[in-house]
Amino acid sequence: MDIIRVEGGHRLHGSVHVSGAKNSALKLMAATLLAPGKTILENVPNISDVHVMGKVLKRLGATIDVVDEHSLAIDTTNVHSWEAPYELVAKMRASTAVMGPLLGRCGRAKIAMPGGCNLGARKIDMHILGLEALGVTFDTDHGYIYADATGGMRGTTVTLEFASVGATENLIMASVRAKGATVIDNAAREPEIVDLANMLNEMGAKIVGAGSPVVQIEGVDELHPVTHRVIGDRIEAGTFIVAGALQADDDGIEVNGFNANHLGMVIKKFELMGIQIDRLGGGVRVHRAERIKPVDIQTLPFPGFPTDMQAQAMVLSALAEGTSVITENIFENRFMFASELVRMGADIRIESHHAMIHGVPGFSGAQVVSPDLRGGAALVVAGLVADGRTEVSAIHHIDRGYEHFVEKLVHFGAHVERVNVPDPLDD
Ligand SMILES: CC(=O)N[C@H]1[C@@H](OP(=O)(O)OP(=O)(O)OC[C@H]2O[C@@H](n3ccc(=O)[nH]c3=O)[C@H](O)[C@@H]2O)O[C@H](CO)[C@@H](O)[C@@H]1O
Ligand SMILES: C=C(OP(=O)(O)O)C(=O)O
Repeated sequence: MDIIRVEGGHRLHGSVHVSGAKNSALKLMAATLLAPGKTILENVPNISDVHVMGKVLKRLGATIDVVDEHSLAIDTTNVHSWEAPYELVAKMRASTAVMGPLLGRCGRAKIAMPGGCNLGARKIDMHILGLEALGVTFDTDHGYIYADATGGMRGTTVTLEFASVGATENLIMASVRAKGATVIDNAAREPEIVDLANMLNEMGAKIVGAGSPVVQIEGVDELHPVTHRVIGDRIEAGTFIVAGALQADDDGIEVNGFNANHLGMVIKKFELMGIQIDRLGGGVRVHRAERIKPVDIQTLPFPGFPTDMQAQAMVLSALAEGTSVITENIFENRFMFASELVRMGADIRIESHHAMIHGVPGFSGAQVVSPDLRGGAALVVAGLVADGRTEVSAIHHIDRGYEHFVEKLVHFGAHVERVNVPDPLDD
């Protein structure tokens, strides 16, 4: 099995360019189904989730040519299936993003029910309620959801109970092909939703208000393929910012290739913790000259503090001079990483969806298990500043969302390697 081995204590310097955003690229790939023909996506991250979405599209009849490491030519001319099978949905929940586009393109979708995951139950009831309001009928059988829009979709007002990213995206992608006007009220406002709406508008859709709580969509008869560049990954950037805050040398490190406005609340909270973050065109410079200050953080939909940065922020706060409180409001099960950080010497008490973090002077390297994508990356980052060696296993989680993570850290001067070791459970 592969693990990531980190020798802590080496200062970081230099700069790194983040990849395209996972959470944007996956939805843009799904959206190509709406525009028969060849869409070129640029700045696509080379990560395992993108490979899974590629497999989903191929099952549906698309062909994908890898133009270069970060550009895909996706030809959806011959889409002949509307089924996202269990083995792919089980690998990656974001496969459910093909539901809206399939309804728009084929009038039908058969999607394996995603089930729970390490972060919690992760229901899709809001996707279904919203699509039902557009006229889609649903049936479930043998673990599959059957969605039928062959009678046509009609625009209407959908009020989401919670600003769900996935529900907003599926509703936008279905309603671009509905008859008349759809209004999504209490829509999610994440930058990745704006990227999706921008590409759909380039394809000929009529969407206004993406990035605000009210998105209005006027249905159109057809969409055409385009060339589109995926936005930079704000969460990958945030992860490197934490690495810099912990271990950059006196000159600091630069993190480029993303829009710092997409990390507004993260930058604000980190500045309150005593981290110096200077905005540059297309990135930031990070360094720290004082001991980390404690902070209160609660995760919220954008523009609030992203849940996808919660674990990384906990690493910082675990070394603060005082007690921090982090409240997780988005996923019920996203503190699993904390018990691994405790194995490295952190002092964390979890009470329901609150974490009380009493700062300690340092971490000690340990063998830890990556519980999920961001938790795994955060453990590697903690290892950078730990005393001695940290070994992080179950790194397939990290591979889902970080391209060349080890190489980028090595480029910063970190002593990190990916090594293949025998599985201790094998004889
Ligand atoms: C691939 C992708 O883009 N993933 C992101 C997306 O996930 P995702 O789109 O799954 O996140 P949502 O915003 O939909 O989910 C937020 C919360 O709402 C709940 N919920 C959601 C839909 C629904 O129909 N019913 C329901 O109860 C979920 O269980 C969760 O507790 O947004 C999350 C919140 O910013 C990020 O952490 C994920 O990285
Ligand atoms: C939770 C995440 O992704 P997903 O929704 O794909 O599980 C994430 O990117 O941190």
